[in-house]
Amino acid sequence: MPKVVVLGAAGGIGQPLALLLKANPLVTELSLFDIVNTPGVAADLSHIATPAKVEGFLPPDDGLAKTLKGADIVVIPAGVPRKPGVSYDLFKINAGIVRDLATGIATNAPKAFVLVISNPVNSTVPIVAEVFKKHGVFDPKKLFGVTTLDVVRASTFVAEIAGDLGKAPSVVVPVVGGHSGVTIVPILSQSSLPLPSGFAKSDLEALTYRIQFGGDEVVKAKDGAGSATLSMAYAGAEFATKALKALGGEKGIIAPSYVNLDADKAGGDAVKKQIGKDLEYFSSNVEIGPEGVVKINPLGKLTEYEQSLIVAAVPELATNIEKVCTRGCRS
Ligand SMILES: NC(=O)C1=CN([C@@H]2O[C@H](COP(=O)(O)OP(=O)(O)OC[C@H]3O[C@@H](n4cnc5c(N)ncnc54)[C@H](O)[C@@H]3O)[C@@H](O)[C@H]2O)C=CC1
Ligand SMILES: O=C([O-])CC(=O)C(=O)O
Repeated sequence: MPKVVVLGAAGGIGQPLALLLKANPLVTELSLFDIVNTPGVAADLSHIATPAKVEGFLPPDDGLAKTLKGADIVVIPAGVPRKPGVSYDLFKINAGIVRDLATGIATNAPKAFVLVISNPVNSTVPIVAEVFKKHGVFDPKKLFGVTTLDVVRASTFVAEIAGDLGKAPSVVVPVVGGHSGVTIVPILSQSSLPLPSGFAKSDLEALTYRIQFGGDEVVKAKDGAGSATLSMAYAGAEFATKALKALGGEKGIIAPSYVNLDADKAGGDAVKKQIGKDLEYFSSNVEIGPEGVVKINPLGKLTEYEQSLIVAAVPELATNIEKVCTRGCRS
């Protein structure tokens, strides 16, 4: 205890994420699965002098089941990333990958916390939920879409603007909504490090855009080699650490994430009221404990500009969710 699993562990995110998890003293077992290269990644990591016992599996001989057996936390960075000029539909490819992996989790580790990184997160999270419902094991308190990278970017950019990157690790900026473009809504008015006085409206809009489309910046700079991997691994490891602490009984852990709003009925209803739409999924500041979601916190006081961002995000999110729930996902 605790056992952490990475599905898609040989990939651009999977490998550095597995490294960060191996370096985390809270992890005692680390189990890696991918369709390629996991034995090599596991052998390499296993020489690092930290407590976690590392194993790597491939699909043959029930590799997925072996990987998942006894898992407390399952992180999923499996699937194709964006590449400029490549026009495949991420949803079409990744939906199938995530569905298969979710089936494995439903059968082998139905009580684990599931942290979904695979894009498009706004849709892959409902996909996992639907698979779990079919298997009769859906617990909305234990399913999380990982939006941590948006929060990490917001903290970094705000600290940069303040001219003090040293503050980046401690800056807290709530980012709500979903994880793609306009569905990402940074609540900069609630930043723990206020923006400089006299920060122009145009600068606020530019900063908001940079947080919403930070992924594009990386895709462009990588010039064909994929999307964010290292910053995502950092963000994924940060979320996993929070989940480990929550499982260990630490109180008051806030893990911003994209969750089913039924995970905390009262909190979810308050969010629905505030956004003016009965959405099933939304990301907010979520408090987690040993059984998963404890409380979905309200969005707090929003400026008129932030309200306009919510208005733009909600229909897009609804479309992303409906794409999965064509026949209605509500149980
Ligand atoms: N939530 C977020 O903030 C972010 C999400 N992402 C998403 O994460 C996903 C992975 O990105 P990268 O690591 O850069 O891609 P990658 O292509 O480098 O790695 C993906 C890995 O998934 C593996 N894989 C494919 N099918 C599999 C299956 N059925 N079972 C197990 N493993 C399988 C591949 O073999 C590969 O090793 C993409 O969908 C990307 O869009 C990327 C950045 C941020
Ligand atoms: O933009 C992408 O494709 C990858 C991603 O989710 C991000 O960097 O936030």
